[in-house]
Amino acid sequence: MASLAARTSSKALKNVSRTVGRSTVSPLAASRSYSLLARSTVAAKPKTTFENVRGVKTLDFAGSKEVVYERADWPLPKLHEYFKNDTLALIGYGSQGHGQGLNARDNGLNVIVGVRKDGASWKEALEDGWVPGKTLFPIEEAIDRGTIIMNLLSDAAQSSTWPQLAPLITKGKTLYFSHGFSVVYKEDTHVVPPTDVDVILVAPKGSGRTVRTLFKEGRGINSSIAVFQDVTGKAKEKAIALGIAVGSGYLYETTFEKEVYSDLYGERGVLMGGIQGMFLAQYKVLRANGHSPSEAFNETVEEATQSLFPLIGQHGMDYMYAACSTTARRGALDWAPIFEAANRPVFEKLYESVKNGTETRKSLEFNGRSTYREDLARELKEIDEQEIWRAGKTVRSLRPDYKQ
Ligand SMILES: NC(=O)C1=CN([C@@H]2O[C@H](COP(=O)(O)OP(=O)(O)OC[C@H]3O[C@@H](n4cnc5c(N)ncnc54)[C@H](OP(=O)(O)O)[C@@H]3O)[C@@H](O)[C@H]2O)C=CC1
Ligand SMILES: CC(=O)[C@](C)(O)C(=O)O
Ligand SMILES: [Mg+2]
Ligand SMILES: [Mg+2]
Repeated sequence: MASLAARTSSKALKNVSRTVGRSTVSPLAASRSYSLLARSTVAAKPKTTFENVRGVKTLDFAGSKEVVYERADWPLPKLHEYFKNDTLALIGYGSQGHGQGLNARDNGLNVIVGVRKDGASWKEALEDGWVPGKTLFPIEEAIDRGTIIMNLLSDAAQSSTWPQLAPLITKGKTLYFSHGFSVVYKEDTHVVPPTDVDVILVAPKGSGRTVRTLFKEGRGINSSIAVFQDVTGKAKEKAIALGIAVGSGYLYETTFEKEVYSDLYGERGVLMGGIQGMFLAQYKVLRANGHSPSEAFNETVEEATQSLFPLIGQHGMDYMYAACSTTARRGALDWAPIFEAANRPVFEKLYESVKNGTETRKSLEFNGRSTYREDLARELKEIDEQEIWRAGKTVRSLRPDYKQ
């Protein structure tokens, strides 16, 4: 942001102060609009403007107005006051339990962890400084002690443990999820929350590992929030406060259904399944045409992750294009619609498979097996052993800053 700001023309600066001056926005939001507007003079982007609607921040996302909530709205003293009578009971200590739990603990909230005694998660929780009998308990005891029950078991375990856990979620407690999965696909999961508790969702849009690392860097992952059931009239406010408490950057509103549809779709698509398929297809064609593994890997993965994709993340797709040669730009402009057309039917099929519950049932069946950890590990090992990723290890080891 600083370097962009430094490049800002005085015309852009005038625009910024005018736009920001129209509404009261946090310094963080202001600096964000500042960088966007700075760019707009270069790329003729639509302006991002901020408005306050009854104290709520509404932003223009490419022509659609959406309400957002930011960390700046919840300074730590306000968060402490809000949760002064609460115990956040994190049930499950996988990737999200780790990230959300440690962030909420660092934010000074009263957090306890509940996991199976002496399982893999129990050991991880011990390593992260949770203390048996004080902040680390078997699942049932943690639910008993908690006021906000954060169900971060695996989606399959949320379903299989529900008959035992449901009676413990008594009136006055709040039930929290990080996925719409269990509640939305209730025909398959059989998770039907008691009718006398608030049921809310905070879904970080990224790995629990980065929920933690971004927070430690003073940054934050974006999360969605939703309310499934509001018995106190405070459910939404609680979801917002919890979203900030677990380390989010900004929060956007969704529903349980929209969250789970988009999440299952995204991870099977571009975020994970799609990118592995695309990388592999490109790599294999290069290899079939006599290119070395080093060349095929560099031209497919290394250049993407180390050079071009971070530019998309920092400043958008047009910026990445503009940072490449005119030769590359011409060809990429021509081929993008061809890839879009080829991929669109696959994405349509994927969305349908998510919506009709096929993906959910597969996941429940597979991850509900007692051997789920070994079974997944075996398939991940098959990926690790693909030539592309073996070549990648050597390429990474040659980075000047490589550390083992
Ligand atoms: N991973 C991520 O980054 C994201 C996850 N989410 C959502 O957050 C929730 C948690 O996901 P994630 O953190 O990945 O966790 P995992 O899916 O990796 O689940 C791990 C936890 O589930 C426990 N568990 C598994 N089976 C059982 C069982 N039969 N009985 C009791 N405990 C069991 C494990 O305990 P043990 O070690 O004892 O087996 C462990 O604590 C899910 O709803 C997920 O969809 C949302 C956004 C991103
Ligand atoms: C990290 C995340 O948001 C995912 C990919 O949806 C998940 O781990 O379920
Ligand atoms: Mg996700
Ligand atoms: Mg997911």
